[in-house]
Amino acid sequence: MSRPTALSVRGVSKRFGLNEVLRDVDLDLEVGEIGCLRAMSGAGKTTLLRIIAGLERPDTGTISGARPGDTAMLFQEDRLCEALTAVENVAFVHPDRRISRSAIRRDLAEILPDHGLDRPVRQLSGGMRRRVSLACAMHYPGHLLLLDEPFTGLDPGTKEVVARYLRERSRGRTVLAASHGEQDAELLGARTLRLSAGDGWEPRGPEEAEKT
Ligand SMILES: Nc1ncnc2c1ncn2[C@@H]1O[C@H](COP(=O)(O)OP(=O)(O)OP(=O)(O)O)[C@@H](O)[C@H]1O
Repeated sequence: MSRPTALSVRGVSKRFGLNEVLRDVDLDLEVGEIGCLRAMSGAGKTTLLRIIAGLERPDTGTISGARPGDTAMLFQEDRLCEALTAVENVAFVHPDRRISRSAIRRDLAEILPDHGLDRPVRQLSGGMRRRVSLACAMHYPGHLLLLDEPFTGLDPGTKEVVARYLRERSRGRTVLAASHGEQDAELLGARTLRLSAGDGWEPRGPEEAEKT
């Protein structure tokens, strides 16, 4: 028996001036499912995520299942408090104000080296900052997680570690991730959702995505 639908996108279109970015996009994710949006650069992945998050208005179409206050988002650019450490950044967004710093350290230590935990994040490398941003998104409350390019700046080995962290931390939540990488859907255990020009998003299995 299939699980209930968590997110439903129907007939979403969006243009910026003459640039038609999304045309009649349909997409469904079940509760607890991970979907991976695959498309060329500029095809509208970020625009679609922003529309789902309520940050951009579609020209046509409807979204159900993305409620304000119940949706966490990893933005394409890192949005961190630069003077705070990695641990402090996560504590800042964590819903449990009493969470101990040591609990956050243990969590972050799964994806960051020790020397990255207690320095202001402005001193960290791009890939380390990305991991801090991802941890913040994973700890932000919300049944729906929207992740725009979660693996930016990560080497293949680190990507695997981060994908495992992401799968474990998102358990039970519904995730929609936009990604460029060939293997990313597989790493995430995700269903591939692929844009074919003009037709909207087509759900496809990971094995089909391999061939593209
Ligand atoms: N606010 C905006 N005003 C005008 N054009 C925009 C705006 N936001 C996005 N676009 C255009 O919409 C198109 C899709 O952009 P979008 O960032 O959604 O693509 P993407 O698939 O996420 O790309 P990438 O993989 O490179 O991040 C691009 O041509 C972009 O220039």
